[in-house]
Amino acid sequence: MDIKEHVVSVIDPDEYNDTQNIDIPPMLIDQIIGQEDAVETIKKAAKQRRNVLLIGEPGIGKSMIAKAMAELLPPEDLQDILIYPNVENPNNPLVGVMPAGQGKKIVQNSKEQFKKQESRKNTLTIAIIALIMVIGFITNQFLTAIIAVGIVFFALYQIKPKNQQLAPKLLVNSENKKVAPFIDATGAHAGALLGDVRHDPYQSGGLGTPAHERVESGMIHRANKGVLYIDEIGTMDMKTQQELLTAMQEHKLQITGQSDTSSGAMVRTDAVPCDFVLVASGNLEVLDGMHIALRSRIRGYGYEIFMKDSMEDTPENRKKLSQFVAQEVKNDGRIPHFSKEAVAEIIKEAQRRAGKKDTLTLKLRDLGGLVRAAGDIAIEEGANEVTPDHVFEAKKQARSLEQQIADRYIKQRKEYSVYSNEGSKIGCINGLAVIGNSSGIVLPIAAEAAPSQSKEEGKIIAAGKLGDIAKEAVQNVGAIIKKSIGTDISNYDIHIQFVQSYDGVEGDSASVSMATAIISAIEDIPIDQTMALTGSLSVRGTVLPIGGATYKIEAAAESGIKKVLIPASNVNDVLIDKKYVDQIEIVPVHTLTDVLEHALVGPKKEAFIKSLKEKEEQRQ
Ligand SMILES: Nc1ncnc2c1ncn2[C@@H]1O[C@H](COP(=O)(O)OP(=O)(O)OP(=O)(O)O)[C@@H](O)[C@H]1O
Repeated sequence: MDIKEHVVSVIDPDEYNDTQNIDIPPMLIDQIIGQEDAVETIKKAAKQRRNVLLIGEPGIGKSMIAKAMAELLPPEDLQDILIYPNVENPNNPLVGVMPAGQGKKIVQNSKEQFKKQESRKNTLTIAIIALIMVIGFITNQFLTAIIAVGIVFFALYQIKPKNQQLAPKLLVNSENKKVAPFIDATGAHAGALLGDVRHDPYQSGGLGTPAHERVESGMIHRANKGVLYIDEIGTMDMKTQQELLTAMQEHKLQITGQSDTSSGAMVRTDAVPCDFVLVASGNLEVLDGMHIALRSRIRGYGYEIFMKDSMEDTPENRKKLSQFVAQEVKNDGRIPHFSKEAVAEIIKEAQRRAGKKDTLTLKLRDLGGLVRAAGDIAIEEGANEVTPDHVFEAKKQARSLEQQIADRYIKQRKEYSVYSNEGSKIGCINGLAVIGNSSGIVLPIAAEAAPSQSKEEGKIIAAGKLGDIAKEAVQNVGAIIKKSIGTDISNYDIHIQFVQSYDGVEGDSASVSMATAIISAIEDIPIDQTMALTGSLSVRGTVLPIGGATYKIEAAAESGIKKVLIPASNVNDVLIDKKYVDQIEIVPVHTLTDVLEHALVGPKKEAFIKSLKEKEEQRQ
């Protein structure tokens, strides 16, 4: 197998169309890429009006699925909701529900009716005033007449505004809505979610706003007959979750003022309909903060869906990704279309970002970011089509925070020569690590072995910021060294350091590097510094796969390293940028012996490896 060919993705652009010629399905549900199981469940849930809990990584289409579900709900069920004044108990406004479109008419009619009453009253007022004036004129009692007119005018004026405000308030207007509502209530506080009654500073003397006019609908009411979407539901306070649960169970909830100190708290309406389907979402941790009964309600009367973050790399799925590019171009509306070659580049990037062999990433919001960045560069250049060069440039310019940190880190380390990429050194090795999800760094490891000071047993002293897993790896390495080279490291005090480590080093992907550094220190055999390596070590000395192989290799190449050792089982996961292919040699390794054979140099090496192999054979 020629590894050079293998580690670069080749995708034939002729299998794709430019985005101008890719059809985009009209329904949102058909625009969701790669989440077939979730889509099937959502269709079922929409038909039966079931609640749904979507769990998965950010940016894989959770809110998109919720929106798509709203499109599947029947819009003919939509209702208008009116709030009426309650003459007998003004603090308990009444509720009216009617088919969509009728609410507005009712409000208009009653306003007109009140207007007519008012104009009748005005005519009556003028007639009474005229009559009083005439009587005053006839009886020569002008002053009394003027006073009488004043009293009558004031009395009638007092009644007038009240009449006008007795018209019902249109709380939820569904007129002309073609799709069921989708309400995103992520991060909403109690008032916005459950409805509120405004405070009224003028509560007496007929100057105040009537209670029913001050009632404000909540998102749960506006989501009536549609979808209420809440991301990170676990961050919502328990009391609000409890109320939400009540609303879900009853399909209606009274509206009251949410602030205890406001006059709105005195008002409580009759129950207002809120027959919504709840789509809650988040990552797995969100379950910790979720009200137990709310979760149980969803489980009992709905579906829980664990969404995928990658899909199989098949021709069909690649086609779907090309459709995704077309969708993003259309949704953005400001960037030009992608050529088929540029579409192929985006698919390659989806392979790289998946980090596993034969898979494509489904973290499509981030991938959409690359589409937009490439589009913006094309616009800047005045190009009327996005080409692969724009995509390459976008990858360089639109780098994530972690990538920018890694870039700076690599630069600084080069400047200060924290690691070396030439010659050989005893006990020093270039390990590799990832920061964030998609950035590699060279992680120099140094080991020093000195005869044990204590009589009973030597110690492994780990300096630098070693994470728990890495510490455990250091312990395991001792067992392997004893077995493979026969040296009992308990005769030594071994100091090991992750030189200027960026942050806590987690994961045991440095255990092969640590073992090599320690062996080099004990045996006094130098390590090739033009080489870097990554891999996790089993207790039997086998090199096990690690994550982020692609990014680690690229970081090594960026750092001027010439050769990189990776676990053989990771070979298919590697998809490096073409520019690195001739810069670095990639060597797959199976065992610690393989590693040592490549890593160690100098006159003592031959004899050491020979004895290692002999020991291995004896064991078999
Ligand atoms: N499976 C998908 N199919 C098509 N487009 C997708 C998909 N996943 C994400 N996208 C694109 O990414 C955008 C953001 O996705 P969305 O907001 O639905 O993610 P999310 O999972 O809800 O993320 P978060 O949990 O951070 O809110 C979508 O508007 C869409 O353009």
